[in-house]
Amino acid sequence: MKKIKLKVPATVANLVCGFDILGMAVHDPYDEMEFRLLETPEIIIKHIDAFGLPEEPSGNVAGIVLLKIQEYFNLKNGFEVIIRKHIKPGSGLGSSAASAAGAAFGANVLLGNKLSKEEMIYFAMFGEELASGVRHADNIAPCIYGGITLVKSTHPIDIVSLNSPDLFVTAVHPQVEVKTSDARQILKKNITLKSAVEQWGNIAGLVAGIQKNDFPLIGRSLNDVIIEPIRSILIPKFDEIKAKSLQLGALGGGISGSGPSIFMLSEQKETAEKIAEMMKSVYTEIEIESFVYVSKINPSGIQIVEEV
Ligand SMILES: Nc1ncnc2c1ncn2[C@@H]1O[C@H](COP(=O)(O)OP(=O)(O)O)[C@@H](O)[C@H]1O
Ligand SMILES: N[C@@H](CCOP(=O)(O)O)C(=O)O
Repeated sequence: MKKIKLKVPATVANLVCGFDILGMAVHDPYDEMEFRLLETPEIIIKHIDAFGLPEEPSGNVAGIVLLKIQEYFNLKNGFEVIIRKHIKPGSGLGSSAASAAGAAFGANVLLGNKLSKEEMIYFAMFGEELASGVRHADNIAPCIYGGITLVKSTHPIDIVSLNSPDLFVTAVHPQVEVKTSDARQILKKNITLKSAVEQWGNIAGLVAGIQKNDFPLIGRSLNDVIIEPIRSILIPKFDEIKAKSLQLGALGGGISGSGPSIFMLSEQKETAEKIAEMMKSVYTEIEIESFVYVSKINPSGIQIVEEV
């Protein structure tokens, strides 16, 4: 096989309380990536989108992942990758992770499935390091495994696939810039034992709620006493959107990844759609353009849509 096309989903990292360890894939938005195995050792990256991302392989998260794979296997082949990006970079919806995970996944298929999922995570983390300075796996894991994942450890790589509850996800991306690297810089390096204990309760409650399909427990556990109070200051109308979403019937939610996107989980489609309308109108009122997505948890992650 010489050519494949992939559909690579957006991801919501952290799931509010699980900083750097929890993440979930959604159906919408998603990127499209087309891969071709080349007889020559070059890496060619082409973007068919309007984001102006670097096409130099060492400056593009997909390129860096392919360079690492090429080096590891001492390949005489190269890759051409055409990326049609719909997940806006810097959105907090795992735009960099989609390119990184998609690159590891696509190269693996073209090379005859030499890599395990853990090895794909290993290579994809180089892409996240390029984008944010840190090899975090909470976006790339759900992209590759699908559904909701727990990054038990990145060294050694130990990923746990969790249940995928039948829930709707509403996400809003206000057009304000929050770079993951900046949103990490502002975090406190030390936390109190009291807040750590509270956060452990939230994470354990969330994982238990996900595994048991206990929606009220999921709602009670979507609470972050460490990261959200600091990062939410960067997101206009964060408190208002959260409060209004809960009034409209959301189970809970918070910052998606490092922001500025905000996500909410709901049991009913109608609730998710009402929340979407509210989110849009809150930002329209203050003249901030926003993009709103109503989607579901995506249990499959990256999908091959064409193989030639
Ligand atoms: N293929 C790519 N897709 C997305 N971002 C990329 C890509 N290549 C390089 N980047 C860089 O990664 C950064 C975006 O990553 P990040 O801030 O983590 O956004 P997101 O939260 O959407 O993943 C930007 O600086 C962007 O220029
Ligand atoms: N755990 C990371 C997740 C970053 O997600 P992104 O979608 O904003 O890239 C963090 O919170 O920094």
